[in-house]
Amino acid sequence: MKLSKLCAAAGIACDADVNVTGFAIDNRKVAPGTVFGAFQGAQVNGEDFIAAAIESGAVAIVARPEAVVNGAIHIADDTPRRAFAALAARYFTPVPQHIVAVTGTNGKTSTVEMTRQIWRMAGERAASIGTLGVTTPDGSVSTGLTTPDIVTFLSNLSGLAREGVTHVAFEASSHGLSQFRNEGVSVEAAGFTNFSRDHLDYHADMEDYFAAKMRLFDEVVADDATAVVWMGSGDSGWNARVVKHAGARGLKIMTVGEQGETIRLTKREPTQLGQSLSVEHEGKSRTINLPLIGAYQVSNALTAAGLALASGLDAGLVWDAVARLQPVRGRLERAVIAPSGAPVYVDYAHTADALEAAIQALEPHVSGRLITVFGAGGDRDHGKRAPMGEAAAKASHVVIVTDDNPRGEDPADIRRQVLEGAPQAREIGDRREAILAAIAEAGADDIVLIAGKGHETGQIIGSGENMRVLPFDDVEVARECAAQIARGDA
Ligand SMILES: CC(=O)N[C@H]1[C@@H](OP(=O)(O)OP(=O)(O)OC[C@H]2O[C@@H](n3ccc(=O)[nH]c3=O)[C@H](O)[C@@H]2O)O[C@H](CO)[C@@H](O)[C@@H]1O[C@H](C)C(=O)N[C@@H](C)C(=O)N[C@H](CCC(=O)O)C(=O)O
Ligand SMILES: Nc1ncnc2c1ncn2[C@@H]1O[C@H](COP(=O)(O)OP(=O)(O)OP(=O)(O)O)[C@@H](O)[C@H]1O
Ligand SMILES: N[C@H](CCC[C@H](N)C(=O)O)C(=O)O
Ligand SMILES: [Mg+2]
Repeated sequence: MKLSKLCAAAGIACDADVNVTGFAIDNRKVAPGTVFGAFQGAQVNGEDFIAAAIESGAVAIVARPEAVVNGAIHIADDTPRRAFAALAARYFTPVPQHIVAVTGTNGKTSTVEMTRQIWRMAGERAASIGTLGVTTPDGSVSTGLTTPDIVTFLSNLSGLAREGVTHVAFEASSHGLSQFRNEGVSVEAAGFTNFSRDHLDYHADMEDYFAAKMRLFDEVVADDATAVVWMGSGDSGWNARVVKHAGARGLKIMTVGEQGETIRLTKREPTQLGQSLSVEHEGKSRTINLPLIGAYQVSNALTAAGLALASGLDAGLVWDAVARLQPVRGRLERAVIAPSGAPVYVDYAHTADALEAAIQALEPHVSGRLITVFGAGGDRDHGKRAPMGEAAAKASHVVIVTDDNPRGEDPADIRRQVLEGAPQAREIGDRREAILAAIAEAGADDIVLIAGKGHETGQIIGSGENMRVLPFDDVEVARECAAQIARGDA
């Protein structure tokens, strides 16, 4: 494809013309005919690899005006990530007709996965892109990140369209939004789940973190898109601010929740298998039996319903599908029943807010004690560690602080910071031993919650060249520990 055509379509000036065979943001992936995006990153400056990219055959370089480019076309832009995305989006076409996005601190993966399930049950060929990878009607492939890089994202979308996928829901992380990793496609609806502390290692403060998320509504979605905003009973003012952003952009607004105007949740009662919901939508009142436990899963399921409705799906099909939603991997997943009879749940809670939500979900089902095992990730926001300890200690009877992906940090340091918020907690660094101790201790009326890793299948130790990923799956380990206790081997 001709560069001049891509530039014209993207409204970008190019002063020469060549044939383009692909796009790359890593010089090691450049082949002859590639357009290379040279960006300043958190670790290194991509501009340092421009010469190497040209050596490998790059025909054009998208970079800041001050970058040095000799031997290829310099497409100069003050925000090169944005310009690169605009060009690449013209190359990777066509993409699926219906694309929706979800942002928020917690609940993105659950919501995109539930949106995918609703579309699928309504007979559409649907996929999701996020922390669980790319999930299609035929299976799932990991991308390693919640929001893949722009080239992977766009090429995945066009690949999905080639496979006949018409509906895609993707997770827009704040890192992804601030690095322009999801741009250039027409997003017809965007969901917002909630907002609380996370990632303050990357964002300067909560306002900066929120501003990154607001790019989704301010810039990324289509002009006639719908904003689907969760409005719960106890929400902080952030969700109302999202409605303001959407209003200022002139988007259609769909509010969902106890305080929602479009989809109003009027009752939620736990049942044996899940929860019975009373929901008002378009003047009709419906009772829906959601086969999942926990208030947080209701928020995500109803936000997903809103996104499916915004994509044009018939309301009857949407509500029927909500009543058939399947659990999302690693989100309040019941891993095993301990020999004592205590159920053991695995959940991906890795913020204070999420721990609170996961514990609240289990509370109505505990007649004895709630035993919580968790840790905090290394080389990530330090300031969330003590609040996570506090959240766990506040509502659990027994807390065991353990390791969760220490990465480049000393795991004992991380545990110490978590323990500042939970001084009464027990400390067992080895995650398997911690899980074994929790399950061994649980009596028939107790529940064990293993939080932080959810669907993850490895423990990340070390960083840079010393990084290793040791196989570790909370669900599997919980089952093995239960078996070990049953054998009398613990
Ligand atoms: C902090 C962060 O977001 N980093 C991501 C980001 O890196 P960066 O743009 O800062 O890149 P960099 O490593 O400094 O390099 C700068 C540029 O030079 C290029 N380069 C680099 C080396 C080289 O030899 N040649 C070369 O061309 C790089 O491709 C890059 O374009 O872009 C890279 C390419 O896409 C990602 O691999 C990298 O993810 C790192 C590994 C990471 O751990 N990211 C996490 C924190 C993350 O993104 N998480 C979010 C949120 C999770 C959630 O809450 O759900 C996610 O969306 O997954
Ligand atoms: N709507 C919600 N409100 C509060 N907590 C939630 C909500 N949804 C999920 N959680 C908590 O957050 C955890 C992670 O959920 P999920 O994976 O859906 O979020 P995410 O936003 O994709 O996370 P990440 O930022 O890691 O990609 C869950 O296991 C649960 O503990
Ligand atoms: N067990 C994980 C959860 C990480 C969630 C991820 N989305 C992030 O914060 O980047 C950790 O802290 O390592
Ligand atoms: Mg996620």
